[in-house]
Amino acid sequence: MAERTRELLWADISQIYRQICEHPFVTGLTDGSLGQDRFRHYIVQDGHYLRAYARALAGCAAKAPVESELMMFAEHVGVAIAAEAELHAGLLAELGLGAEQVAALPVTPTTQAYASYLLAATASGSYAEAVAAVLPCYWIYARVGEHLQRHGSPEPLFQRWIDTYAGQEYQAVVEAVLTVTDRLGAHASAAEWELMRRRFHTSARYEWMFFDAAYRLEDWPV
Ligand SMILES: Cc1ncc(CO)c(N)n1
Repeated sequence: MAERTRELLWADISQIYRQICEHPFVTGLTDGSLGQDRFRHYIVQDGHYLRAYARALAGCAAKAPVESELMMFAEHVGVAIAAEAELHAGLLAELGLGAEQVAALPVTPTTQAYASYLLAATASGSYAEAVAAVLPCYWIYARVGEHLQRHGSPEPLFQRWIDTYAGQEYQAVVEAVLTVTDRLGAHASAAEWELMRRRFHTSARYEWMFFDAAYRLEDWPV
């Protein structure tokens, strides 16, 4: 049963994953057609997102029933804050934005919605629900990273972004979370399993919307 959990969850979002791979933001990373303004929008919003994501992971850590998983999620909080912030600082400097300019750019609607959703799901749900809510962030990026690595990018900045998620280190992090997910799925009641699926599917939708928002240079309409 254990292996089935990840397969069943992925089956629910395989269409969304395909739509992410076909999105002009994502195809633009490898065919070089993605404008720097769109990538800049994405990186700035992702900085905001990652700060909320780290807090959501801290929620998973707090709910973990065993110390190994408490440690794992706590480490990922550090990874999300430190490693990603470093990547972002580097990328943003190259995109011509300083820390102050970045801080002045507000959270846009999709980022706000996705971040709020993750924080609510991880604060109010069970451990299994919380893990299911954060799983698409890990897993979709690992799959998208692998997918894009096969194509490669003519733009060094985009290639650096791809390398982060396609890299062995990130792939191993995702595998560890999938192992936890398989165990949680195998022990979940029918009701909890339905909640896991719903959380997972909703976050996957937000992942597509996040790329789409950057592509549209989304802003508040009023
Ligand atoms: C929106 C989003 N989802 C997932 C990841 C992967 O950590 C990220 N950096 N940003």
